[in-house]
Amino acid sequence: MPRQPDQNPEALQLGDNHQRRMLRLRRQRMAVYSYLLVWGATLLGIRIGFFEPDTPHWLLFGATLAANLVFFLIIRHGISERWSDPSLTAPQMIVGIILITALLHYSRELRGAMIAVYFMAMTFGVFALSRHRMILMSAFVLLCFASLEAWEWQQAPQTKIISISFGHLSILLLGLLWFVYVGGHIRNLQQRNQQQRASLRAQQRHLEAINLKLQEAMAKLEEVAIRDPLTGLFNRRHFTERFDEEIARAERSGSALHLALIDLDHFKQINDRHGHQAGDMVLRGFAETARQTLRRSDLLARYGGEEFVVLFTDGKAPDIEAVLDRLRQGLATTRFGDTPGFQVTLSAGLASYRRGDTADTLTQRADRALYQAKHGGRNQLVAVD
Ligand SMILES: Nc1nc2c(ncn2[C@@H]2O[C@H](COP(=O)(O)OP(=O)(O)OP(=O)(O)O)[C@@H](O)[C@H]2O)c(=O)[nH]1
Repeated sequence: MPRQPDQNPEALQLGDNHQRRMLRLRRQRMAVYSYLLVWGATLLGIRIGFFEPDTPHWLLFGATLAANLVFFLIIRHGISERWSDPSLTAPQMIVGIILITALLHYSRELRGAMIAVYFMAMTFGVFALSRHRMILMSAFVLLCFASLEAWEWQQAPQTKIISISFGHLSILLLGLLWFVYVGGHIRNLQQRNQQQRASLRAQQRHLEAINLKLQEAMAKLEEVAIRDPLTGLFNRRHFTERFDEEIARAERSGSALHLALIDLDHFKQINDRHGHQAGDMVLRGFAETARQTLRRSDLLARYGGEEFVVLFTDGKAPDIEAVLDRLRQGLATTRFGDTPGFQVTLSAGLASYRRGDTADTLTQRADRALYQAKHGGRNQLVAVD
């Protein structure tokens, strides 16, 4: 069964938005885990003497994690949805870069290696920031690092070696350039992938809509194929199929089955006197009266011309005779238009299923009963066994 269109565009949109927000929160969690990792490494670094013993790690990481908690709440409550950067990637990276710069100040011989931690922060921008923003972020990293170096030169020039400072800055610059270049490629690939997925989703929705229309058209077609266009009753072909099934069922289970053939009396005269359209109106009127009189389980069909057929799949013959008589009276008292004396009657022949009957033999008996009704003066029902 194809999916029903419970996926209206608004629901899909809401689902997409929810998924995107979840992704943002996941990225944010990744950032927090990264900070915890760096915090652990810093503590180890302090213990083994790679960092100054007075490194204010509680203050630095505490402040960073507090800032992340604020970011988390902003994303969680959808406040950032209205902003151009709902993931808050740039502010989060800025906080990370400031933390790393502060940590670098307390690093000793490890400074060269610690520069790599900047790239950890830059990784978060690869999937979320445009190349232009990545360049700006790289410039911010360079500015932070250069400012730190300059400040340290000013504070304690005796501890600094110009070639090392210059070397660190150059390595950082090269690494950032590489990041901007490769990151741009990765982002392009990611964007292409997203576009392809969006286009596939749109195609899928389109196909689902077409499929639904096709199913509706098929259902209509099936309905048209089994209905008589004038009266809306089942047509002869459909009746014949169902009749064969019901004969087989009666043969199997011995259940009751009665067949009535109904013919409108002097219908030719109606056409001749009142016109073909009036004739059509009478056929429709009969169908309506029959629908109202019979049960839904009774199989009513237009057999051809002004001849109709009803297959009763349960009930006793006397009850069915009573129903048919009600139908006869109902039609006789129906007014068709304003023409005085425009009355329509019917004759009907009823036959009951006997063991060994086929569709043909049962029809022949009902037909003989109808013949008797016509010759008995019309406007009557004749029932045979
Ligand atoms: N208006 C209309 N007439 C139809 C339709 N189908 C058949 N007829 C007409 O129904 C008439 C049937 O006439 P007959 O078979 O002679 O039967 P009758 O006049 O009803 O006479 P009895 O059955 O002997 O009472 C014919 O004139 C057909 O043209 C239809 O869909 N619309």
